[in-house]
Amino acid sequence: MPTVIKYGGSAMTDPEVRRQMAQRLAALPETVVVHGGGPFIAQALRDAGLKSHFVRGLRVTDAPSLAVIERTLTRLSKVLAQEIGDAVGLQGRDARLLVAEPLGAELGFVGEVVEVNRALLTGLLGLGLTPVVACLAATPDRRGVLNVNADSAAGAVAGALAAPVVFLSDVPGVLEDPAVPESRLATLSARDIAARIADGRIAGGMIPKVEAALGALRAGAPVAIIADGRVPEQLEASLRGEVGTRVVR
Ligand SMILES: Nc1ncnc2c1ncn2[C@@H]1O[C@H](COP(=O)(O)OP(=O)(O)O)[C@@H](O)[C@H]1O
Ligand SMILES: CC(=O)N[C@@H](CCC(=O)OP(=O)(O)O)C(=O)O
Repeated sequence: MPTVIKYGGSAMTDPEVRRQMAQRLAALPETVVVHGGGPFIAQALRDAGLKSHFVRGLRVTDAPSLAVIERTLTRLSKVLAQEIGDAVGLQGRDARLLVAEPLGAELGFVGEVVEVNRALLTGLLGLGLTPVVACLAATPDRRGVLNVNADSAAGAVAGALAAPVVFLSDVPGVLEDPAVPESRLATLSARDIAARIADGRIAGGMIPKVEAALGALRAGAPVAIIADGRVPEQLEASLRGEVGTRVVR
């Protein structure tokens, strides 16, 4: 069974972490990498003189920003794939790999994945190649592209493949108190998640992550884990659920 690994955010910006992570990803059997690149997008938007803001952890994306984001993520998928080695960098728009529905005018060109080209992913895995998928998706009519939160894209891919998923982040897992790295929660239920989002103990970028974990489980993923992507030597332990936070329904 393949494993889906969501890679992104701060875990991707340190060159040494990234080098070691690429080596470890290359050594794993049957892995699909779904990636974001928030910090790279932020820099590219700044360079282009574009501002953006977030609603419920999602970047409100207008047409000029979408063009910059598509360029940035498409290139990043190629670079990551080259770093990993026997890997192919794709973005969701390629061969209808991911198809998304827009989430509403308030968010602009932002979507939620409704269809995954499983045959393409399993075909590449069958050839011994690691698909490295940037979190963009085709519009249902195939003509356009939508920006998708990378956690949500990874959750959708894991659901479609009925595969375990590990979300790598810049924290040791979901924390009781985000200011205290030692306060990691080993497991977290759907009920607990709802309560913690409601009272603010889970906030910001952690919201799409826990929601994507629950979405993946509901769609058929057997396991969903949120773990630390800054510690490449823990990757295998994260896959075994020995570190990080295991989300359960
Ligand atoms: N309860 C929590 N536990 C851990 N992190 C939390 C929590 N609530 C909010 N956060 C924030 O969520 C961030 C992770 O989300 P984000 O930065 O979007 O991750 P990534 O870029 O790795 O996808 C953490 O760095 C932390 O600031
Ligand atoms: C709609 C939306 O918010 N898209 C994200 C896609 C990248 C992402 O999610 O990257 P990280 O995982 O590195 O945060 C964005 O534009 O930042």
